Amino acid sequence: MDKIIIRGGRRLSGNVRVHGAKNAVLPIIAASILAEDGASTIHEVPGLDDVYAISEVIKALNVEITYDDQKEILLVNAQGLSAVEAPYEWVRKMRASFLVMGPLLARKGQAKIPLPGGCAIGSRGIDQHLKGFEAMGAKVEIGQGYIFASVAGRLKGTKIYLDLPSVGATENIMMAASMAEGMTVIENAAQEPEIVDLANYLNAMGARVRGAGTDTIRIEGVERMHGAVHSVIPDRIEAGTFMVAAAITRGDVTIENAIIDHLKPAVAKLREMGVEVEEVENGVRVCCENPLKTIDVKTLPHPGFPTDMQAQFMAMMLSVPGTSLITETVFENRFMHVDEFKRMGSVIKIEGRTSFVTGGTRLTGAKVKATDLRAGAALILAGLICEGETEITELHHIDRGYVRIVEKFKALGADIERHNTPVVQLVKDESESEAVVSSTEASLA
Ligand SMILES: CC(=O)N[C@H]1[C@@H](OP(=O)(O)OP(=O)(O)OC[C@H]2O[C@@H](n3ccc(=O)[nH]c3=O)[C@H](O)[C@@H]2O)O[C@H](CO)[C@@H](O)[C@@H]1O
Ligand SMILES: C=C(OP(=O)(O)O)C(=O)O
Repeated sequence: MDKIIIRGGRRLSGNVRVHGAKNAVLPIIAASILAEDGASTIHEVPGLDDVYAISEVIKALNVEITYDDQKEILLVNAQGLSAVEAPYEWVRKMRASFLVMGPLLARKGQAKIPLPGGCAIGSRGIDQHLKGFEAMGAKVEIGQGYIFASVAGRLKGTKIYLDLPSVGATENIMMAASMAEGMTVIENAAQEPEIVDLANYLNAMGARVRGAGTDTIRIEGVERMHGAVHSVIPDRIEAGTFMVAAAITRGDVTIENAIIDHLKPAVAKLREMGVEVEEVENGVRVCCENPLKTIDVKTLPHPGFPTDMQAQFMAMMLSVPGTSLITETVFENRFMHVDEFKRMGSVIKIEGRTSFVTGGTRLTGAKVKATDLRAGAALILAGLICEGETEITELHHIDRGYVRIVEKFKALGADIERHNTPVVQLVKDESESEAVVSSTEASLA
């Protein structure tokens, strides 16, 4: 079993550089299949498990894709796009694979995608995506675990009001509309920086998208799109995670490549606690020397406080004496880290969608598991201030969204290491009994 071991008590200092954003690169890779002419060159592509997963989905559509993990450059040539079915084994691993539906419908007039289903943090509906495609003239059928969408001729531009500003629905509809006939207007659109990054990429590919970053996006459809060169924006959630790491250890860390404008809600809340945050030439510096104050946080769609920073801020609250509150409004089940924090001795009470976090209590290292991606990051943060040793398992969640996280924390002075166990291989002998071939444990970091 892979695990991260942390011995708490070190103050972090130094510089760390954040990678390209997971939530920007996934729709950008999906959008690449819109290009009938030329190839795309995408820079600042993080070597994440999610990037590998969506690349496998694209490959199954007969798109050429190559990744240079040293240079972090991805080349996508979608001229040969021929298949329209996304493979179950990859969509099952990563919900964002559903983002190929919009581009497939626009370019091939049909798409067959396994239902992405719910996941640990909530039910995660796709009704707004489907509502958008139907409004544009697509016929959508659901059966045998698949969604099949098709349109005779081109999709038609129209006005679509989203019931909620869904990030994925805004992206999927934007991509579909880029090659639809006429003008599409998305109202109550999501406004996240990743939406703006996708719009910039689509425009570089020949699309005409205006208004991304506001709640109304206008897309005038074009007949053909081509490959483009693009650099993915820095990951604001990874940046926010390291900002909390600096604050929770009362350290002094410069997060290079972070864009402070993308981090406004997290910066505001850290400052409200008494943490010093300043914009520096190449990023953001966070230092913390004074006693901190409790805060209340409510997650909301951008520009509100991001749900993807909620667990990390709960870890932060554990370090501040008094009671802080977190209300989670975006996902209905995103407090699974609370039970893990409790193993460390924390005092947290959940009432409906609100957690009451009593900070300043003694925290001790424990065996805990990452229940989702950001919960995993939050456990590392809490481990940094626990007495003794914390052991975190279920690391596949963390690997979806953080590149070399252990090495980055180590470089800042954390006492942290990762132990990887080679996959235990089960083979069947002639009598059909299963035998364990390998289970040796190796230490990597
Ligand atoms: C790959 C990616 O970019 N993931 C991010 C994206 O996820 P994702 O795009 O899945 O998030 P959405 O904004 O779509 O979902 C937000 C809420 O809306 C609901 N909903 C959404 C669509 C729909 O058709 N119907 C519906 O009811 C969801 O169940 C959820 O409760 O935005 C989330 C909210 O900031 C982030 O936590 C994720 O990290
Ligand atoms: C919830 C997240 O991602 P995804 O939508 O890919 O599950 C996340 O990045 O925290």
